[in-house]
Amino acid sequence: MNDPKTTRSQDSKPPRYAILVAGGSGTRMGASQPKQFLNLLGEPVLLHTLRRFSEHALGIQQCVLVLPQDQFTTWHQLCAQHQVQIPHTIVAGGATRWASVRNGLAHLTGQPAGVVAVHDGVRPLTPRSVIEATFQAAHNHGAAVAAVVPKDSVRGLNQQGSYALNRARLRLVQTPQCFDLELLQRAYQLPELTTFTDDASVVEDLHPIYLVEGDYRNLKITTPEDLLVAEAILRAEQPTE
Ligand SMILES: Nc1ccn([C@@H]2O[C@H](COP(=O)(O)OP(=O)(O)OP(=O)(O)O)[C@@H](O)[C@H]2O)c(=O)n1
Ligand SMILES: C[C@](O)(CO)[C@H](O)COP(=O)(O)O
Repeated sequence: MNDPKTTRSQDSKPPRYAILVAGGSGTRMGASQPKQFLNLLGEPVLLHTLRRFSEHALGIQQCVLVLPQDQFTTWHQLCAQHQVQIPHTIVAGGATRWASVRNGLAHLTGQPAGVVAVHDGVRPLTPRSVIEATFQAAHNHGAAVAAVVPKDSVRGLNQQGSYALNRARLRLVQTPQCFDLELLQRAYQLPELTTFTDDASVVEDLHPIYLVEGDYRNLKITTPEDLLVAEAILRAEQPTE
């Protein structure tokens, strides 16, 4: 029989929180404004992302949006222009993604125990099923991240040149990355390391990371061609008349 102390009920849904990090400057995109504000089929990238997380069925109680301090006005203007009614709180980002997540997390201090999703503001196409599955897995296992199997062959680099890696043993990590709130708060009290690339790398010394099936459409807008692909995916999702 399951030990009730270590196995959580699959039925009960704890409070859910989301931190959407959009505090970066988008260097690799090379645009005149940060990529989270670029137009994607008529709306800013970040608004698409916010909409996905505001879907009623997900039941997210509080959504924290992390933005560069000098872009608050831009976001307010975009919200007015697009008549955004979705409740959210804006928090200033930091010099690195880690610092931006930490700032977002500070805003959740004192909230009731629950599960928090950290998601890149520049992943505007995440299917609801992936968000839901990652929240559920974090509820059951404490820490869960979305990931996909690499489609290309992968090689590692060494002093002699390069060598083949077994891609069956590799995963490409996406967001959302969901955690027990108290666990993520504890992890973000530790010092920042240069090896951190995501939240799973911040948490993994404290707790094992459970992998959830991600989605190839869940792309991160990083370089200009990503916008073209995102536009094509969004068009395909729209109902035909
Ligand atoms: N100081 C930072 C850096 C990144 N991010 C966010 O983390 C996500 C993933 O980062 P990335 O794609 O690298 O965004 P940028 O840092 O903006 O891009 P680049 O590395 O090309 O400058 C993005 O939503 C970005 O806005 C953040 O909140 N704060
Ligand atoms: C968090 C992330 O999107 C997972 O794939 C990724 O690590 C962000 O990396 P970046 O260097 O900030 O693009």
